[in-house]
Amino acid sequence: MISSMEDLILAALVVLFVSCAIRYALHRPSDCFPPGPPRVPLLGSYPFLLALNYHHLHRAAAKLSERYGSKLVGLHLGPLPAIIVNDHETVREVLQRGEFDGRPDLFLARLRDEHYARRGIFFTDGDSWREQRKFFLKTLHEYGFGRRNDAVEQDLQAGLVELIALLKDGPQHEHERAVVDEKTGYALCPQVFFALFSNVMLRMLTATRLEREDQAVLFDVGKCSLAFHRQGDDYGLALSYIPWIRHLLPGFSRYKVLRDVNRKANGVIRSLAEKCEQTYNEDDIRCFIDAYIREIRLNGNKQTSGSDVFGFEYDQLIIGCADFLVPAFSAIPAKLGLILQRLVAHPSVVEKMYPELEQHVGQSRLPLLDDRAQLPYCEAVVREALRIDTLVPSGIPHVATVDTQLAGFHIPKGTLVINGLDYANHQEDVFPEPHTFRPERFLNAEGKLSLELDRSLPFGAGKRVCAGETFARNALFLTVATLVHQFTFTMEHTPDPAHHLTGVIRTAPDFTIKFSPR
Ligand code: HEM
Repeated sequence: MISSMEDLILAALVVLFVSCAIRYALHRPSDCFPPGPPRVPLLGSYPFLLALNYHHLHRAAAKLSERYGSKLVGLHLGPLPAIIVNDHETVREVLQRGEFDGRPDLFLARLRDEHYARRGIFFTDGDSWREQRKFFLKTLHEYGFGRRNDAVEQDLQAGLVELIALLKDGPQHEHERAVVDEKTGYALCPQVFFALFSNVMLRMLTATRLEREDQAVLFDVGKCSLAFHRQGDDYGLALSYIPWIRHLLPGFSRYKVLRDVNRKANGVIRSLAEKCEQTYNEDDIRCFIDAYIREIRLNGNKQTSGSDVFGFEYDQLIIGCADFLVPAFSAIPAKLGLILQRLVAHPSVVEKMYPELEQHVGQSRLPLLDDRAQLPYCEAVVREALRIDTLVPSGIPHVATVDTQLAGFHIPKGTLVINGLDYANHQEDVFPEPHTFRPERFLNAEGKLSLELDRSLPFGAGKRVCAGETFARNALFLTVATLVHQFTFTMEHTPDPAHHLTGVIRTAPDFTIKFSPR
């Protein structure tokens, strides 16, 4: 009798446990939440994404869209509700609507800061984000960032002249020997471009440009920056959602390497800021950092409202500068690597670019940004490369700041919103034959570049659009045009986009390429 009672209680407990587990797994954050996979404790739906495509979570998300027959997939990343938007029009809508301008509080972002605080622009929101973004962009603009500016263009040109000399005449310094093989002339990509764009950014931030012999530090920080970009994943790693995993598994969770590379890069930025401070003169504001120091001295005690309350202060300056230096160190070089691989795989494209350059630029000088209007095919090549190998496949996560509706679904406040930029840039009804590299798709019947035809979203859009879009587009155009004007390219193996790596950004695995002078 007793034993059958015990069996009954046990059976009831098992039923209760199983029904709780099922309810937990199938929980939806709202009555009308987009369909998607179940969740498990702690990790949310991460294991299902990893099982579908361990290395490329945006491709796993595309499979989920197919499986659930829905352009919006609803799931959990760790404990947080999230939606992934896999539709061009809806991504555009999200990017334009202010209620999706929030950023989630990710540990991946916090570990960039010495005190694990949310600082800078990339990963903050609310008043602090608005205030810092406005100050950075307005002030950097005065030093030539984000617009046509002779000094910035001359810096870029000077860097390109140095790069051409390095590739034609060979390395002269130890740090150059690490990226260009003296005997074979093969260059390591994307590392060979580490100094090119960061040096331009450095002048705007610190009023200093480093000469070739002093550029070792740029190659060192470039390595850290690339490691940060490669170590993440589309959605910020499980480490972002269950940060305590770092205490159990510091290596596997990637905490250690991410913390180390950020500390190293921030240390260099801090020493640059200290140098500016030592020679600071309020009657001679030489650069962005001087202007920020002035702001700290004038308004440093005013704090912004929000969860992390800082206003203008030194640590904010460091992370803010990192927000602009890290992409210059490694996002543009990584993109350049992807473009060069496309050019090697499509020699017929280079055969069309060169005559255009020969006709409009000639042999006596290098291409300039002023030539851009006369070089529509070259411009279309860069645009098509930005579309086809979308650098940030899932954008940077947004967050809904209020309860709202999207595409007929109810999205509760606090839901992460992941924009499937790679998905949108390969949507067949917007870009026919989306996986074919075809720059002509952006040219009209007269062979002119048509911006209306370019509906791609490599930089996002709206209020959170990439703060470096104009700088990156100018830098990529000038560099690609100059390299095609000066060199032909060969690689030992035909590059294959299937080998790309997905981290915070897409990169090609390190590769070597030979630049042969024309
Ligand atoms: C080919 C190069 C680049 C691409 C494709 C790219 C793409 C992106 C994307 C997709 C975002 C997220 C937009 C969103 O949240 O919806 C972003 C944000 C951002 N980018 Fe870029 N980026 C590039 C280069 C740069 C450069 C060179 C800089 C600075 C020098 C830069 C600075 C930023 C900043 C500060 C943000 C955060 C904006 C905010 O949250 O308000 N990016 N970028």
